Amino acid sequence: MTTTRAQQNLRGLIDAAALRVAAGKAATLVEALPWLERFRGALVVVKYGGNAMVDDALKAAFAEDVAFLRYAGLRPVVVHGGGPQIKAMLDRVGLASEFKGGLRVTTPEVMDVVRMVLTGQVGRELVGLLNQHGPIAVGLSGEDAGLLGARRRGTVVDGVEVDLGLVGDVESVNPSAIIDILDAGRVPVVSTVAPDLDVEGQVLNVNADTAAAAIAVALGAEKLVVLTDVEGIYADWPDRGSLLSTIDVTAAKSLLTRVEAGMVPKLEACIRAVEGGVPQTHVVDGRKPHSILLEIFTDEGIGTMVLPDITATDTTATDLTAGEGPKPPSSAPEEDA
Ligand SMILES: Nc1ncnc2c1ncn2[C@@H]1O[C@H](COP(=O)(O)OP(=O)(O)O)[C@@H](O)[C@H]1O
Ligand SMILES: CC(=O)N[C@@H](CCC(=O)OP(=O)(O)O)C(=O)O
Repeated sequence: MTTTRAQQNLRGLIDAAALRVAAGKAATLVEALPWLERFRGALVVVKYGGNAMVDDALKAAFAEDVAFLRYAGLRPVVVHGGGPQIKAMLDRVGLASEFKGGLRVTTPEVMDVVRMVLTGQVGRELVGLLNQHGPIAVGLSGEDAGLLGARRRGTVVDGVEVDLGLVGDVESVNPSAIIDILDAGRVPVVSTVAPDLDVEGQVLNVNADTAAAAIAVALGAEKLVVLTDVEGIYADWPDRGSLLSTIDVTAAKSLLTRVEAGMVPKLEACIRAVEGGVPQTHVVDGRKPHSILLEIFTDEGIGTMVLPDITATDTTATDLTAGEGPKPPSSAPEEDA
């Protein structure tokens, strides 16, 4: 069968388009190369939770990202929340969901549900999704091998101290169980229920953002990535033009007084992690598929990066203005030591 000139032209156009697509794919892979070199072997704590966790396609993309990190030679640790899932179960069993100062008021009955949902449902589901990419994930909770120890805390609402029931703050982290799992080449998936250091046999409900920060510090992580349901941290919420690209700890502390409920524990977590020696912390949009890969392996990064304060000798420019920008030099590729 002979081909007409029109058919030949069409064939040529299709071939050229296929070449352009292939070149684009290659460019994406090459762009990742310095970041693969920079983060080879790096321990990265990823906090996954909340509303970024309710969509099945997003959950599958999250699992792909974490598996990618593992197969690319990083050492990812997943710390998960599950606020919406806890609420759904409380509704099913007819218990009320009450929050004060961004934290769940936790009666003994609510604590039973929190423990069951986080370790028995959400953690299991994430482990299952990750294990679709090979036998890589192992779930554990703050109760396992003394991973977490917590003490009860209240909160202050309108200047008044409020009791939250069985809610705790992480006081101690024994990361040996996580390190064992990492050393076996696997991915730990941590549920943030923690034994009460003051009452034997009692467990406490710990906010997953703050637990992730404590774990990142104890592990000496190179990065903490907190996924959420907005693009990042806004200087002037809800003004969409005020998205921060980077912010230092001092500015983050002053912003704490101006952000509202859900963002408070995330900002606090970033501050706690940076002050504890984690060099980079990020709040990124978990509604964007593959946001973790975009943050770690692309030159632009995404979301908001919270960094240590600049010292007199630093050359790092910290952009406290709104808007997307390139990653600062502190996160640029470096030679292996
Ligand atoms: N300054 C701010 N920047 C970004 N988000 C903010 C800010 N202040 C308050 N928020 C709110 O915090 C929410 C994120 O917290 P939350 O809903 O608890 O997250 P998640 O469900 O991901 O754990 C955002 O959806 C937004 O409504
Ligand atoms: C004390 C407290 O509020 N604990 C949280 C723990 C789960 C969590 O932090 O989940 P997200 O990350 O999805 O918000 C809760 O009970 O909802």
